[in-house]
Amino acid sequence: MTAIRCSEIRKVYPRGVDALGPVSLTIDEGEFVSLLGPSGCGKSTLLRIIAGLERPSAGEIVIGTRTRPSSGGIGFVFQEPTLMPWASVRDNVRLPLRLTHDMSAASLARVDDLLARVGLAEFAEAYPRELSGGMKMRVSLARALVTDPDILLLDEPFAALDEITRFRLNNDLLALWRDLGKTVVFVTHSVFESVFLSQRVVVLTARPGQISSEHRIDAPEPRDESFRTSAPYAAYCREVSAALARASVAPHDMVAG
Ligand SMILES: Nc1ncnc2c1ncn2[C@@H]1O[C@H](COP(=O)(O)OP(=O)(O)OP(=O)(O)O)[C@@H](O)[C@H]1O
Repeated sequence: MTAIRCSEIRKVYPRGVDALGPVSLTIDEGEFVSLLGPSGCGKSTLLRIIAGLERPSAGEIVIGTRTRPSSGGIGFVFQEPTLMPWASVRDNVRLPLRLTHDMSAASLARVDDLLARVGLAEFAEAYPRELSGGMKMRVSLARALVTDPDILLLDEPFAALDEITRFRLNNDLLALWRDLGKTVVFVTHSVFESVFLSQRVVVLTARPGQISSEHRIDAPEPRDESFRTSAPYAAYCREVSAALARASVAPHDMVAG
């Protein structure tokens, strides 16, 4: 089943910035897809359009299918964890439920289940100032999942973290994806991260971003540290890295003739 279908999506911002497209992309239910591309190519714009936070200037986006539109909702994780400093970890995760007036027992139970899944069960009563950057991002992940969305969108969530913390969060995100069966779209600048996490890496050209190439990462699941140090992983990273280099060449960088 299709989870997300983007058809000929374009975005031109009001002051004339031609940011994206045209992009046509179909993502299956339960798939983990990364969007990779040079800075400013429109990755975040595409993610915000999928989330419904931004309207495309042209083209069409369907969440679910035309005959069976998805009503399962979308969770969004931003680069900054953006937690409420005055609220406990549990209350931060509970916020989307408060906003939707969903105080059902099942939803409230999900708060603690998710805190356990992201390794923060013992920090439920802590405040954001007591948490490391990685822990704050874990809270942000739990909050994005608390409404039990079908689709999880992440916009460079781990970019500000040190490498070891980032590796741990990569592993934990993969475990969440495997256990919860969400469709995930992940924006990153990192070839290594995209290859480690994804079933498919979509490489975008420089702005306005268009799809330059797609790479299926056919590594066995579950992926762990042994995959990260394996020869196939290195080979995929070389392949995607070369594709990103090709995609990043702006037209004026090309030598004529
Ligand atoms: N609200 C906005 N108004 C005007 N221009 C915008 C707006 N948001 C983004 N842009 C421009 O659109 C282009 C694409 O931005 P976007 O943030 O989508 O790219 P990106 O690939 O996610 O960038 P990065 O990798 O650096 O985060 C950029 O040139 C940016 O300056």
